[in-house]
Amino acid sequence: MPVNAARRALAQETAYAVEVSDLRKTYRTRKGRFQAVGGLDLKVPVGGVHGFLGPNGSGKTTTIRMMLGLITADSGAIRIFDAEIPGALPQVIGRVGAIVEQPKFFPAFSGRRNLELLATGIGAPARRVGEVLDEVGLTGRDRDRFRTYSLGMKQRLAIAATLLKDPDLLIFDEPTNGLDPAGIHEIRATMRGLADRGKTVLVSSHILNEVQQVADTVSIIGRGRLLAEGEVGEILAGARVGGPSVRVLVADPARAAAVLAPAGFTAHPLPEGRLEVRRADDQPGFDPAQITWLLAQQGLYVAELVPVRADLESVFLDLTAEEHLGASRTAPPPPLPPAPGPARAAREELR
Ligand SMILES: Nc1ncnc2c1ncn2[C@@H]1O[C@H](COP(=O)(O)OP(=O)(O)OP(=O)(O)O)[C@@H](O)[C@H]1O
Repeated sequence: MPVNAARRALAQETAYAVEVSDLRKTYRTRKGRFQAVGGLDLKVPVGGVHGFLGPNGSGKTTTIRMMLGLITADSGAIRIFDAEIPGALPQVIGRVGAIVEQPKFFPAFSGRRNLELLATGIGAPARRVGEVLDEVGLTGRDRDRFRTYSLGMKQRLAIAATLLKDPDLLIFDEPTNGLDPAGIHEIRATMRGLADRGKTVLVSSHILNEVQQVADTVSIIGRGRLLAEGEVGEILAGARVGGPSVRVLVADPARAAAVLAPAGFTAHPLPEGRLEVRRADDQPGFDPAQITWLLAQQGLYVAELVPVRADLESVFLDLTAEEHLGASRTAPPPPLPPAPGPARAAREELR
């Protein structure tokens, strides 16, 4: 069997493109030791888009760097298409394309010219340049200078570069960072297209909107450990729904929680001083007006009250609330309440 056919057959037999178990990494800094990844387990199925979610600093980039052999793990195991990393990385690296940092392109050269140079450098066939430009939807703008591209187009060119060697697994670390909603949409569509053509896309993100709409499966991590994993639908179905709830913003969340408790409400802390408020298990009825009334009676005025839908954002906030609370002690004052409608994408970027 030709090598490529054998590799593809192996991919079909392998249930997971990436398997990580009990992975650990501690950085040594001047201030001491810092555990960035603390016993992480991760399974990325072959085919489809897998969202690798976690707040800033939860260890996503560190994990990806270990997967790519850029840094070494302290302990644990990583397998990519059944090959042990880093030992067997040379056997599979040809099947992996990754964007971990913004690749450098020549600003004065066209997108096509940049890719031609790269293809020559890595020994990819010249015909791949046209194919990958097509795959990321840049045909038509490929002869324009790189510096005239929008950020979304620049990022799509970066994705095109990873596709030159026709990898089976694409690893994108926060690919929509810094992009506007239109750019985010372009990257999302590009990732979906790749998965629909049989690739496995592993995308790290702290932007829920990006992932909920495009991912087939997700892993949610916090402080370098797995908190939840599964199909997006499964995760939502298993969410701690517990009846209707609202997200409330008040100046003193701790006092608000104390005011609401005797009236039969439970208040769960969220980032940036918000509370998720619902009826306690044994209490009937749910009237958000009662919440505003109870709080106002005590001089606590509600700046924001938003009904909570069971979406990935709420699961994520719930699972990672502790980390955000820790972070929020030194964080700047909360931003203005989110605007409705199209601005939703922006507010889903968790700070
Ligand atoms: N080289 C390093 N030396 C010391 N600490 C580091 C190093 N790289 C990362 N860290 C720390 O390890 C933790 C995890 O960082 P990492 O970049 O893996 O997280 P992340 O989930 O990718 O976050 P982000 O979304 O902000 O990139 C952070 O607290 C970070 O400051």
